Amino acid sequence: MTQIAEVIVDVPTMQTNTPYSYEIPPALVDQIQPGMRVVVPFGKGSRKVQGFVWQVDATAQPDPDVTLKAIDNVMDPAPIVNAELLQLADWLARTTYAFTITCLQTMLPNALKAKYQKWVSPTDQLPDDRRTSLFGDQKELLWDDSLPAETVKQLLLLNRQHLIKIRYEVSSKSQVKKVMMVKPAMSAEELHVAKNSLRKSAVKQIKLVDYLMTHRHEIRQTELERAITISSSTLKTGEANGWLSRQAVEVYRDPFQTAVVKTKPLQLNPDQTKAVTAICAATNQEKAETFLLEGVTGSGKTEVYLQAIANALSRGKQALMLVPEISLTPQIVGRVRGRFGQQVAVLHSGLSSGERFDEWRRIQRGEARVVVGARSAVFAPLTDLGVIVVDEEHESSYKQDDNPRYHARDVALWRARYHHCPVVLGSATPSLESRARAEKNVYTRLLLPNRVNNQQLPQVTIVDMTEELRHHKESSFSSVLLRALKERLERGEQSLLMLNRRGFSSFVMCRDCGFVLQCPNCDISLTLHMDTKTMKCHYCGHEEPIPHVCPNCHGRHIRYYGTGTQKVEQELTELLPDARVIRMDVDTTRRKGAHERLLKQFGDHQADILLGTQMIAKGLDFPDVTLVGVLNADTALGLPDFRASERTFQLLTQVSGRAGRAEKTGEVFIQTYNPDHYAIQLAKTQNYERFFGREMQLRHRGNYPPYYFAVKIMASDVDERKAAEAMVKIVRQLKQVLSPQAITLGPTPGAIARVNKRYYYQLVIKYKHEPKLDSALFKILSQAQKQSRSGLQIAIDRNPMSFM
Ligand SMILES: Nc1ncnc2c1ncn2[C@@H]1O[C@H](COP(=O)(O)OP(=O)(O)OP(=O)(O)O)[C@@H](O)[C@H]1O
Ligand SMILES: [Zn+2]
Ligand SMILES: [Zn+2]
Repeated sequence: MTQIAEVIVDVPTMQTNTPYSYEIPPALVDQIQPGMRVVVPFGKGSRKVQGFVWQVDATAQPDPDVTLKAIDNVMDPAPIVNAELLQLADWLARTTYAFTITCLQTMLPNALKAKYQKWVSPTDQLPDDRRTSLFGDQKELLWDDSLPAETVKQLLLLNRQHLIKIRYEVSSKSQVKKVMMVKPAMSAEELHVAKNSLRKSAVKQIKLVDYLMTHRHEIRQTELERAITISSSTLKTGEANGWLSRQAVEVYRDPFQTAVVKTKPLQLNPDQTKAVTAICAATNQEKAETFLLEGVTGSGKTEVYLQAIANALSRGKQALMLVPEISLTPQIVGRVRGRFGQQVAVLHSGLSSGERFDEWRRIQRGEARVVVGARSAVFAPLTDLGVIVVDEEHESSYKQDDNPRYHARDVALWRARYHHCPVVLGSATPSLESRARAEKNVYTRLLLPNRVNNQQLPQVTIVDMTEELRHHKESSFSSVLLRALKERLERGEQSLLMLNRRGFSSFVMCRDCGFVLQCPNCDISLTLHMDTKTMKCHYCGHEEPIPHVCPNCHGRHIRYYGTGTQKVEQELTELLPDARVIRMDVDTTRRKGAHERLLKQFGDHQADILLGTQMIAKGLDFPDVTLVGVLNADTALGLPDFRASERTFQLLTQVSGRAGRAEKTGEVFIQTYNPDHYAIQLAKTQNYERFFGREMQLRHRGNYPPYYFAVKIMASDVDERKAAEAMVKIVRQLKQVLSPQAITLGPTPGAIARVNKRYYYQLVIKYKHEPKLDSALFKILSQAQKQSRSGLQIAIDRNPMSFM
């Protein structure tokens, strides 16, 4: 009887997307479990690759005609992917058109990703002079990126002539942080004897023995060295003499830089109580129910999450809370840690790879029972989930825009079904998809219609900037907004100013009349392409020159739209020289911890105005902010995408919600060139339900999601013609399997036609029910794989966030 392991190998191609069988060698029998990483020989020349054990068959009857290769080595003492996550990887691969190996690697912290080293050694046939010139007196040479091109060329040639050998070594980058601990190894009496035998001049050694006689507990080596100013060589002498023992002890890196204030559960208002009760009931009955928690800004959604989590913990279960790009919301993390303390682990991109790895291990070992994190935290290895929260569920950052192109919300729903626990999708402005599902009772809708303590929503004023420009010289600030800012300065209250940078410079607009160039065939605006100096439609391919005169008012103030935060800051210091301004954008927040620092400064009243990009729109809860100004509401509206209005409405509602959250009432000014646009008008009243109704009508008329499903196919190549041809071929192939009800848009050039010297072409298919589509797409992927050597790449995005 032989034991056989099915292994997913780290060779991302369609052909290797199913497990390969390997024999488990006698030494490893009964040791290998699914979810462990192994090193296996693969392909010609049996190079060594890493793989994940998918399944183990302990009583296999192998085919005597087939000789199986054997597993080389095991990389993990225990599985690093549990049974649930193996299943999840399989599901992800099938639904996102990704390789299973890519899905498995996506779930793990970077530190656990495989690293390969290539080692080269001479054969006996290699002439001596070549051996010396290449290898010197070394037996092996590491073949990595640092080798000069000339050497690589030589090595390739020698390899073809079989004059050198190549060995692959698989190693893992995982780095457990260890510190050296020191403790006395002799009794005080023994040390006393030892001291007497030392020479008087051995001052350092005497110091050390004295210390060890009086301090009998374990201490960090570095601390001890500092305390009595001795060096590590003295400690080594001490160890050699048997005075002390040293031991490397594993420690966790601490990703939290700031201390938190402990908080207690708040007394819930009736709406919150209703929501918490419903969620807790689902947790307690182990029911995979999905709740849509629709609550206006400042309605206390976070408190609902916290109490639902507390209930899960009290039942001995665990909780997962997703927040969009966590570095944007240090305040929320602080609130979760304030409630649950040490039990909380945080996973987000702002952590170093070592910190992430440590947080991940704390979760895997069951030491952290609450996980807060951004998108990829949805894969946290929690084993007994009682509730999953997706805060700001409409956020597009939950969708990964690289393989595997998964949506964290979908993964959360999958895991909830696996664990039989509820999911809470929370937002003041739910995605149309989620709200539509609540309409059909697929999700349970929970409402928080009022702000906490019935505080009023802020008063929103729409400022027509075309009107403003007629009376004043060009400025980023309307006179009403400037007046409001001055008032806040006089009263010692704070203001937020948001500059919308989405779609920066990607379209042109007339500064006189607000006209944005539209496609004659589609209900969508044209995109500026600087490489070809033309305006293009991404849906039908229409193209025309960049206008120099406005086609609408014949004015000459056509602009590439967009102003930078830096420029606005400068303007602000000229207009309001006394105002203290904090600027928050990609430039000022690049350094680690900069976000937290700037927000803390603002919270401590070290500034009057916080000026920033979209990153200030979400999650902030500052009681003294009574004014919010949006400098340019239109940039997102100009984008040629079916979600443009939805995004604009969401952003304006979110940012407006930052004003007047405590006792003082808030005021909001939205500057726009499209004052009559429904997304802006409805953001004024913060009427999500009316927006939902209106937008659903438009989506229905245009056959857009959520009425239709969509899939986007992208082809890219350094040769533009090849990318285009591949796309045409794909369209032909798909037309054979698609029903007449499916709608295809394209092929058209990608939104950015050339990225990294590659040309992009794309195709969008809108459909309702196409049973043959999936298998056709997998076939296309697998064909493309065979051509990938030529440079052609195909990517498939199911339910894309945009059609651009
Ligand atoms: N039941 C309550 N009693 C008193 N204060 C509360 C209660 N619930 C929440 N709060 C407070 O009200 C404020 C707003 O709540 P919270 O930030 O949770 O709202 P939110 O709905 O998550 O807001 P947003 O969507 O705007 O980020 C917070 O300062 C919170 O501490
Ligand atoms: Zn068009
Ligand atoms: Zn005009």
